[in-house]
Amino acid sequence: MRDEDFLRNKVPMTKSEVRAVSIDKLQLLNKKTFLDIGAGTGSISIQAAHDFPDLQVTAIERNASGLEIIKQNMAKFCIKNIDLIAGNAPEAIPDKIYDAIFVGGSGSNLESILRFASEHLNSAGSLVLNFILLENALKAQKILAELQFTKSEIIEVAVSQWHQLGKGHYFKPNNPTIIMNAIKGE
Ligand SMILES: C[S@@+](CC[C@H](N)C(=O)[O-])C[C@H]1O[C@@H](n2cnc3c(N)ncnc32)[C@H](O)[C@@H]1O
Repeated sequence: MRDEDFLRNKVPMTKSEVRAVSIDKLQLLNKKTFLDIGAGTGSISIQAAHDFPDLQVTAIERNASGLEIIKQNMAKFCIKNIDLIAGNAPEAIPDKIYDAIFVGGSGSNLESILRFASEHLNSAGSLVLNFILLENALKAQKILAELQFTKSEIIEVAVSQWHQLGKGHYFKPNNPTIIMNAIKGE
């Protein structure tokens, strides 16, 4: 799905290249349930729901303008398999087991969200997180080790866009994104 097709209205959005890698690491094939925490514009939820039509997606967002944009994007892309929850994570997240969990935003609740994920992720499920700040990634890595996530992979995705400058061209860099991927078990 193309970034320019999503309505945004200044709500922060996960860009297509980061979305592609994050969704790949969620390993959604044959999964039944997926939770997207801090859904923003809904781009991760909508792409996952679109690419895996049998997947039931739960998207949670606390920001009113984000919620409005997610509703508009769901209507624009004719997406029906998303339950949109308005509220603060983790308190407002429906209490059930999820096959995959994505954390795109956590505010000051990173630790409680990771504890929720640890208790509500299927034992064979994938947890994927995006960070801009190194400090938040380091904090998450420490908490995930305490919560007995046995394997975690951390990568940085740095994408640069082709831009014209005068008569020439250059690659204008986007902010790099840290993608963390953690599982329990083997
Ligand atoms: C970087 S944006 C996520 C972008 C999103 N993945 C997308 O593709 O549009 C982070 C979002 O997390 C939301 N957020 C942060 N902490 C939250 C929390 N504790 N509960 C619910 N939403 C939260 C913010 O309001 C913001 O919209």
